[in-house]
Amino acid sequence: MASEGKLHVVMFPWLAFGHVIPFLELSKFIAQKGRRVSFISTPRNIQRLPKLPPNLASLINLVKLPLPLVPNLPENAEATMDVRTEDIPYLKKVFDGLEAGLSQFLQNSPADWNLYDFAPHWLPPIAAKLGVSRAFFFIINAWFMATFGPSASTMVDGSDPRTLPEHFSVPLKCIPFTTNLAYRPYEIKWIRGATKVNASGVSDMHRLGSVIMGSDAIVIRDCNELEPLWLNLLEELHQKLVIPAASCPRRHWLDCKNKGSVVYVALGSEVTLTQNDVTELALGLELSGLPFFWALRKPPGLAGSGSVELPEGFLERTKDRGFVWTSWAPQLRILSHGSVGGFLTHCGWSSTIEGLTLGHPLIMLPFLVDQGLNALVLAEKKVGREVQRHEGDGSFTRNSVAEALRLVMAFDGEGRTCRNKATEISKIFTDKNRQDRYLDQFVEYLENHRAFVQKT
Ligand SMILES: C[C@@H]1O[C@H](OP(=O)(O)OP(=O)(O)OC[C@H]2O[C@@H](n3ccc(=O)[nH]c3=O)[C@H](O)[C@@H]2O)[C@H](O)[C@H](O)[C@H]1O
Repeated sequence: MASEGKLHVVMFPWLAFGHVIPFLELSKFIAQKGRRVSFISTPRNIQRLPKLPPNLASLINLVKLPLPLVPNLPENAEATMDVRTEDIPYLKKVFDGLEAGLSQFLQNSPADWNLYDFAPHWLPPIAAKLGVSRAFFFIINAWFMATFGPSASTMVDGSDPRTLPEHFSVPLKCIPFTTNLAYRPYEIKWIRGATKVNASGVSDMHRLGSVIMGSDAIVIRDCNELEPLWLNLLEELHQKLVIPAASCPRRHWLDCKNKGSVVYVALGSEVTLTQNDVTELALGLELSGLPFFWALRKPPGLAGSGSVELPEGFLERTKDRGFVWTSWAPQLRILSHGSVGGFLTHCGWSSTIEGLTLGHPLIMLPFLVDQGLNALVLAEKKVGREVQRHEGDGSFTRNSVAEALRLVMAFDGEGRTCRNKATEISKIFTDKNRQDRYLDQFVEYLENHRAFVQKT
């Protein structure tokens, strides 16, 4: 039911920090515009959020919703920062246990809008029944969302005509413009997993289709200046308004390094590296001869999973030029540091936006879901180079890592090109007037829709 007074928006991200942070950034913008926000996540996630600016704290209500306790999911593994990739489907099942708590909150706290992520397929009808307007906030980009299928209804009922792996290695038939954007053979498992019913009892495709169908609008971290065709395509595919809201993020060991000389290495909050991945990436960094700051997140995993180890003697041999950080890293502060001159990234969309916002050329090493497509699009834009992988099994070597690093971090040749292109694209994300215009239009839409709903 609509709130009295200031517009009230309830924000409900999926548990991964790659999702939590964009929702928080958007929440801060909404609050900066004088509207009220209730930001809902688990106690551990709320506890880990960056401190809110004092002037916004009174407008953003941080709501802790405990996950139901389950036998083999330790209490501290509330967010996907602490669990292994293979446990995430199980975590989604646990996440669904939040339905009652969220429903209760919405009943007790009249809201005008509920913005949610791909996971809560059960939420749209609950919010609709309470007269709350709904928007699906897709924290990635339009080209990836278009991959999921020709329409939300085919995602929900599983009637997507693409049943074979090879169907995903060619562009979707419903794309009306020329593109070669598709999955490479070794990447197909990343998206096909989304089409299958998993431990949570539903497929990610079903979740995504349900939240799209149940929404009044789609909000997306993309903009017309980056890729106009895909944004327009989404509106046609899903017959919904698509509102751009990139919500770009408004800084030690690094101080003693030369300007632009350090490569920051970080692979987001969901990638779980194998021992071979860690070995080849470490020896590639060593072989490159470059200074590096490596945010190597080592999740404890569930039920005593094996942990990965750095190569023998690696830390000793690289101690003068490399730093390995093994807990949650202040990524934005590191990327903002003057000594950082490049970003080896998994192409997670939040990291990508952060790296490009700061004009960093990218060394790209995708692992999951949309990240391979993001690497293809970004390589085409010449903002970086992808680490070469074996076409068959997708494996990479220390030599391919070192080669990509040297080329992109070079101050001339390809490195200069990438840096210049990254600087160009940073202007899209740092153009405050342009991005605020999108966000103002977004908030205006929320208001106008409320007025419309109240009149009908
Ligand atoms: C389904 C997948 O979710 C992924 O989330 P993930 O967390 O891996 O990556 P990011 O989107 O970069 O998000 C990671 C976010 O966490 C922050 N961070 C991360 C590590 C750290 O040590 N410190 C930090 O501050 C970082 O700054 C960024 O904002 C991606 O969306 C991907 O597009 C999608 O395929």
